Amino acid sequence: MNSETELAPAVASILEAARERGGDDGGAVTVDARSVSDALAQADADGRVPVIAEVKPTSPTADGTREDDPVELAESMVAGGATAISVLTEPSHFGGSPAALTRIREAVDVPVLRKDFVLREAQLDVVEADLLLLIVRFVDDLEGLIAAARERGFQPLVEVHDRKELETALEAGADIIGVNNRDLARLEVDLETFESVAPHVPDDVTLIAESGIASPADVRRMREAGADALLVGSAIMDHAGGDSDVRENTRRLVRADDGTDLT
Ligand SMILES: O=C(O)c1ccccc1NCC(=O)[C@H](O)[C@H](O)COP(=O)(O)O
Repeated sequence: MNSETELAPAVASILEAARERGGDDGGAVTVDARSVSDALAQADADGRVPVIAEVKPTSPTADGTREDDPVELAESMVAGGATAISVLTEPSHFGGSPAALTRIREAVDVPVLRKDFVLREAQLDVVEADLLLLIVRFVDDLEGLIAAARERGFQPLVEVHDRKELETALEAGADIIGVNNRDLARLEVDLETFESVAPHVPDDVTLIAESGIASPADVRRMREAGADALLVGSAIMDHAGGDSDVRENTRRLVRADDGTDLT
């Protein structure tokens, strides 16, 4: 663990739960991954903003819980133009599950990201996914975990929050990097986080803006700052909206490059 100082209580609780969760004793998984770079190129060719839409039943900052079938949510997101799907598999704070990810991956043909708090190698073997999140702040041996993930076929998405963590990610060999606009100390989101880190990311790295992207104007702002793709959960799930239309919520962001602010 790089730092346990200044963590929001909810994040400390997430970490404690992650430490207690085991891996899978069925041996290492092998993934025949769907290429994220191919999916991004296809979105560009189609004129879609590359949105990674997140199936996120709830979260410590959500205004409620969505009980919808995760497969139906994911299919609606793809119908709305999502380039990839992110699935929270963390059970106790986000209402996710590895089983939901497996069902989603069988149902859609876009790359699927496993969004969880993976701390050690055995936890890689819980479920097959195309992309796998590793959070710099929470991982001790980042280089080792990136290598272990790649050996299994995963494309590791390495999450950073500032320039120091970016350096750590680059030194460890990350080639897909997410800059999280959510501060894990206060759980506040600030899009300036991405804007301050993005100029220091080499051009050959796939760069993803994560969290707090709520409107077409936010999408354009992150794209102008250099985002190759955007990871969006809350604005698409619209937890407070109950049965809000995730297809339309996705489409609104996917079309955001045309300058029409539909909010
Ligand atoms: O979303 C939370 O409340 C949260 C709280 C504590 C740690 C992590 C959290 N979120 C994880 C994520 O990275 C987001 O789900 C993802 O980036 C999408 O963010 P958003 O579009 O703001 O829902």
